[in-house]
Amino acid sequence: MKIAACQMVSGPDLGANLVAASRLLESAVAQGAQLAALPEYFCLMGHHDSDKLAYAETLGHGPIQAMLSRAARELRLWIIGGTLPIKADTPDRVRNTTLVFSPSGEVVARYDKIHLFAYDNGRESYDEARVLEPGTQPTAFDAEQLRVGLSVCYDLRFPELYRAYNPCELLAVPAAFTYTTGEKHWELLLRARAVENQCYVIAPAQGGKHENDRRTWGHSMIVDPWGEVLAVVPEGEGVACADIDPARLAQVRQQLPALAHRKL
Ligand SMILES: NC(=O)CC(=O)C(=O)O
Repeated sequence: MKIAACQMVSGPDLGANLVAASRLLESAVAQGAQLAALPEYFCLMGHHDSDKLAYAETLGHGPIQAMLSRAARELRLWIIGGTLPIKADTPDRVRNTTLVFSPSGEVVARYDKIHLFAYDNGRESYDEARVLEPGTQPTAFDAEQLRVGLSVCYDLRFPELYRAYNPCELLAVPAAFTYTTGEKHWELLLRARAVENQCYVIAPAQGGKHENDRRTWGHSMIVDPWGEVLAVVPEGEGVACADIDPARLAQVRQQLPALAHRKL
């Protein structure tokens, strides 16, 4: 199966972000992809935390989910829908949610970001807990022959989440890594997750300077189970495509049976 990681530089205009996402999904299909993934917050990189509340949807309703469902159906594509804000049970809180759409446009999986990002170096600061409610459930789904484990951005720093997905063929990490942290840690962590779980990794990211003055690292990539980067988009909008090769997966696991040697 050919897979595609779509990189975006989303802004505060929901309509413009949805148009950009549709364009990238079409481009992925034109390059032969059967599964495409969008970045975290693909639909909105707002000026304020509260923007997430304003655009939050309830499950099964709203323009963001309608666009993803229509694109999946019309393009006959598996879509890992980055993340969108879904209303939480707690008032004034949202979940940062990945919805997965099958080629018939149905939602087949939902994953809510479990680990909430916080960072403060004196110049930049983030605290997702101000508006997000964390998820609690690791979630995987099957796309044809592929078992895919879901995660979002900061989750990448917590290897125990990915162990819960073993065995699977693909790990998905839609992200909006900051430029500062991404420059040092993004590729290192993605390749580590691929090597230790002997899986492909698809990591679609935000990458560039956003209207809200945030700068994200980008480098959306696809990594193979030996830790090789198969495709990358360094900065700006674009699509990284690569094939999932079952023979390569089997070869890596047979030559170095580390998964079979796990003791804990
Ligand atoms: N933005 C995030 O959720 C995570 C991030 O930038 C990091 O872990 O670094």
